[in-house]
Amino acid sequence: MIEFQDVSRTYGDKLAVNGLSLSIKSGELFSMLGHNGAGKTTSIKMIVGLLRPSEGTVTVGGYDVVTQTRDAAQLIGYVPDQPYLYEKLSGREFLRFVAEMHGLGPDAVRDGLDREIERFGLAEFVDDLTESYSHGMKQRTVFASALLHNPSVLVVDEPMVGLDPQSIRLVKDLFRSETRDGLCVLMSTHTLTAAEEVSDRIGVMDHGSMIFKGTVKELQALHPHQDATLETLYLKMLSPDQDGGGEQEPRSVG
Ligand SMILES: Nc1ncnc2c1ncn2[C@@H]1O[C@H](COP(=O)(O)OP(=O)(O)OP(=O)(O)O)[C@@H](O)[C@H]1O
Repeated sequence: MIEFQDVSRTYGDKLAVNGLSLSIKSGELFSMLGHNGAGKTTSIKMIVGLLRPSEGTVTVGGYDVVTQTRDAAQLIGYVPDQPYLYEKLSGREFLRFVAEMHGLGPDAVRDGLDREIERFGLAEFVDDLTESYSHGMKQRTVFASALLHNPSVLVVDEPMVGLDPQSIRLVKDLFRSETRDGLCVLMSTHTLTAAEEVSDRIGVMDHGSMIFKGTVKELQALHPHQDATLETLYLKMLSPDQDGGGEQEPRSVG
């Protein structure tokens, strides 16, 4: 459903994403990992049409996100890392606005709002102005807005930040149930335990390049201690001297 074909993106002289090729299928959850500045958000913004690739193409459901933007956008739900809400609207007004922007008719708007308010437990505060929301309340409202139009693809930048444990569980359960029903999910995250728990595959970005893509098991198989956690393997791959071992580890597959 999501396809990067040899995609690069520069900011001036800075190469932020370097020759990324990646294909994520329907029903698959792919987690993009990497240190600060590795190129994750830049990659995500190219899927949702906020940035254009400098080279290569990105398609969603077969639609080129640059030349067939509207068709691609109809398939995508996007949760950015900084949840943005219109402060002088209530959560309900914001959700209705987003649903109408997607072209949903009155019945679909009502059904979508009811479904997502219930799913994300928004009822208690959805009629308050969003300026009064905590970060987690904003994040849950933005999640709800991203799913109103039943997207085929969900793109999520740092989904777990600022959420309480109950909301983290909710998001993980949502990922599991919706991917079972065919949703394609790409998330960027620093929460390695959650990534290990829910991902079908992971990709590790380093200075704009994807230096590993595959399953956690495939990553473990590259390592002498095959029961190592994703966190241990990740730190060894990106900071090999951090644990004092200094041994050379395999750095890439796929
Ligand atoms: N608007 C911009 N102008 C110039 N350089 C940028 C811009 N946005 C990002 N960069 C640079 O591009 C590189 C990749 O940044 P990006 O935001 O994609 O990283 P990231 O992996 O999402 O990082 P983080 O984990 O901190 O969110 C970094 O070197 C960053 O400084």
